[in-house]
Amino acid sequence: MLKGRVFEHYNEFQLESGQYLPGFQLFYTTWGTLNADKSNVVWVCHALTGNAFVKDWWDGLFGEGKTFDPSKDFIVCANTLGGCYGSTGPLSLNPDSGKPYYHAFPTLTNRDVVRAFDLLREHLEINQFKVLVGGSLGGQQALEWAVQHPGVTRQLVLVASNARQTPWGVALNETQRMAIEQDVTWQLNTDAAGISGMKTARAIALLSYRSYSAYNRSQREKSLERIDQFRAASYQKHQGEKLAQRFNAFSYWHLTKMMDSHNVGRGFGSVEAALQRLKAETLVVGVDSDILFPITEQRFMARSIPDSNFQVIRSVFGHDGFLLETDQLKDILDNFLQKKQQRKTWIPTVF
Ligand SMILES: CC(=O)SCCNC(=O)CCNC(=O)[C@H](O)C(C)(C)COP(=O)(O)OP(=O)(O)OC[C@H]1O[C@@H](n2cnc3c(N)ncnc32)[C@H](O)[C@@H]1OP(=O)(O)O
Ligand SMILES: N[C@@H](CCO)C(=O)O
Repeated sequence: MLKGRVFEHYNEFQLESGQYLPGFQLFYTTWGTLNADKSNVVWVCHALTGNAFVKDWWDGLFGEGKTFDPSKDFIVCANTLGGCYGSTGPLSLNPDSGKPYYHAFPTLTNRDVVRAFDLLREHLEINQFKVLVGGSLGGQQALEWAVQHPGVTRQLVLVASNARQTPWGVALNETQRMAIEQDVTWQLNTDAAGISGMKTARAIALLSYRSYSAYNRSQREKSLERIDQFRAASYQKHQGEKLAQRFNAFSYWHLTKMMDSHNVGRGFGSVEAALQRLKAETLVVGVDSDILFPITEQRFMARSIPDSNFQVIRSVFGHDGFLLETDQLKDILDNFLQKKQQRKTWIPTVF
């Protein structure tokens, strides 16, 4: 049975930025039963707007008879710090002031988040995961965790992710935050501050999550006569509205900042040196049409990680292919986890 729980950390939690959280909570789910020698743990890190309910967004991979099977595996997923699905985030009460943090929420990095996750791991008395898996921001966190604690997992799966945020990624995120800043409500201390700006931010982000071909496929006009009210326009608006129903601009702001500061090489002299620390057998997966995290990024990781394997999902969906192409991803994962595939399968880059 899937269970949701809250882990409370009552002590001051120092952050890379020099700021601190007076304490924090992590909302997490467990699914399945931890076996006697605790060797069946699958820990999942979610993407930017994801949550701890893996079946909400990776249904094709999790469940009875699927790649990660709760009848055999003990599946754990925690909502990221800074998020808005039960873990401490900008709308949480600041114990120092008794009010929500809002604009006073501190800057978080992926390194801070995985330190928090690691405290939860210790609390659960788990020494080592069978598999640590994450996509996009979740892949960044999984990688950061494995760099900081090379023994934390036996196998590591990084999907549509990277080792260091690129200038392109920062520029896309900054443009989205500019949209939030343009919202006149953004400076308010209310839950809904900046929400119109966040709708625009999501619409901008969608352009980097999908592709020219994906829009052609799903939003092409059927009428030759139309001169306004285009399908692609209402799609952009719908996507913004949809996110506004389930997210807030403060978390969006902080999680995009977290992504921007991602750099596993910090403190190790180089990104390559950090990746060389990895001990886990690693699978790196990219999506061939991803313009946000192009497959050159995953190829670089696979080349630098000692025991690594590289596979590509063929898709028109772009970055979001990692969530939408679960049949392909399932095959890739099953082959890797069952050790059937050839080692080091290099696909020539098209970028
Ligand atoms: C409570 C929760 O929802 S938790 C979900 C947690 N979320 C995550 O983990 C984030 C990861 N998930 C995602 O990013 C997304 O859900 C994805 C990528 C998996 C799928 O994206 P979707 O937006 O569902 O797919 P798609 O791009 O096909 O869009 C379909 C939606 O657009 C609507 N749509 C399509 N074309 C148009 C159009 N021309 N005009 C208006 N709306 C349109 C569809 O009606 C549908 O709306 P609905 O989702 O409200 O039913
Ligand atoms: N669709 C993903 C994009 C970021 O990977 C999300 O909303 O989290």
